Amino acid sequence: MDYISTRGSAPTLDFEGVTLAGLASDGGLYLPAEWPSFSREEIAAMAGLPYHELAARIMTPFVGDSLTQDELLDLCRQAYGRFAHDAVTPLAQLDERNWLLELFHGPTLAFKDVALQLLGLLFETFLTRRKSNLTIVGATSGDTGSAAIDAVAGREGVDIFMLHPNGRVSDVQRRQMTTVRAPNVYNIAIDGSFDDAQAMVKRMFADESMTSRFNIGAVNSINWARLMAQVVYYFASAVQLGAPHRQVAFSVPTGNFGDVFAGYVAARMGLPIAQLIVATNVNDILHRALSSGDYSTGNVTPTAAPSMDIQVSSNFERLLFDVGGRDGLALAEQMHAFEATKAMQLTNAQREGASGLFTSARADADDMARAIRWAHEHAAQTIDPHTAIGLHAAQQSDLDPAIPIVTLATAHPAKFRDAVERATGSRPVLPSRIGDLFAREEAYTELSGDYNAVRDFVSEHASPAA
Ligand SMILES: Cc1ncc(COP(=O)(O)O)c(C=O)c1O
Ligand SMILES: N[C@@H](CCOP(=O)(O)O)C(=O)O
Repeated sequence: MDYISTRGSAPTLDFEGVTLAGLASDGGLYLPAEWPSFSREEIAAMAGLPYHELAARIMTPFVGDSLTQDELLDLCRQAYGRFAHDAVTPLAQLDERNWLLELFHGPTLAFKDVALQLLGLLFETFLTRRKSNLTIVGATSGDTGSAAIDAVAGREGVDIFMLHPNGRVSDVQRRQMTTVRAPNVYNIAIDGSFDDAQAMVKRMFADESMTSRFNIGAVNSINWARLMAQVVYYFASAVQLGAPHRQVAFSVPTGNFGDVFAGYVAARMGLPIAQLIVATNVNDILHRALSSGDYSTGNVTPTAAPSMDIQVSSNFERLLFDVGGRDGLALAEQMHAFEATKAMQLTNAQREGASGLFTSARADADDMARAIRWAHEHAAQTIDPHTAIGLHAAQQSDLDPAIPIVTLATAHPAKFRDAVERATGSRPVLPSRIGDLFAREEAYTELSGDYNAVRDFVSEHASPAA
């Protein structure tokens, strides 16, 4: 499988190449040159497969020659062996039409584990093969950071520098990152928002003074391998609910547009998805873009769903590329203008291309609290604030009621205990696999929001390219 950049001028790479490259050298994001697809018969035959076998089957066309079938299956078995539920991503029914897809049974209690447990193993496999090393630079609003650190802590050949916005993640999220003691893990709290952290990461990929000395890599969803692994649970849940003989809709709490883009990929691969509902909090740039074409940023408002306090949504670029006719050079121009002005209007082709599958909704603090209470009182389920935003959007849907709606439950409620307690009166308990999180000592470096400070810190501590 060949991968091309959304901005049209980076070299074409294979799967191993895109996994290690992260961001494309022209500033774009990599995508498969064409979408593989499964027939109805092939999708029907996925029913009942163990998760790791399903994962390997779905990922095979994307991986191409970079891994043998046996290698891929073995990595999937290892990655999903650490989940606390046999089904890995089980479904729970809320009412006649609403379902939750529980994506929080991994080691760090959020959906990020599904992809990052695999990505850690992919890095190790490819770096060993190349006798090379990687300096991972990542940005997190709380969940990617802990999942990525868990996946690479102590691994040979990898250093990880994880930037989080100081004071804007939950206490559980912060501790899951800052209490991991491994010589290759560096936590950095920066003054600013997740968007500021993400911008610094992208800038480092374009900074020759860094790329000439270090092999910079990505664990954020700018890395194609992240999204590829997330496609699997769309198939797993839809097949359980009757696909390919029945259509299914998904409501996806959205920030960086990675998770919902994985749903779009599943649809492109032949999964009968009736609708993808993009659910945002009050940082609603994606809701505005999809409903009116206005993709312009404002200030980031801190909310009780902090992982979605994002305005510049990296993977939206992948959608604009695919639905807008895959014209990389035109998109590069549009994105450069956006980077300069922080505002852009979607083209007619982009709006029309998105409108067939996507719809969107926005939830404010009251909507979110109401959805947490509803799930607690009417379905005996405790859900986290991000999931609640997805559920709120699902409950607003005007789709045919015969079509089931699956809300992606993206985090365990105990990660956001204060918000859940405020809404329900009961405090969720951390699962025992989290261990003595609050007894462990924290360590992190505080830096200003200045790129040069972060660059200097990374170049002082990272291992030179091997
Ligand atoms: C718990 C949780 N829900 C939802 C999201 C949004 O996912 P995405 O960024 O892939 O849109 C995130 C992080 O981004 C998250 O951590
Ligand atoms: N919510 C995320 C933000 C980063 O998103 P990513 O999916 O691109 O890694 C987080 O928790 O860090």
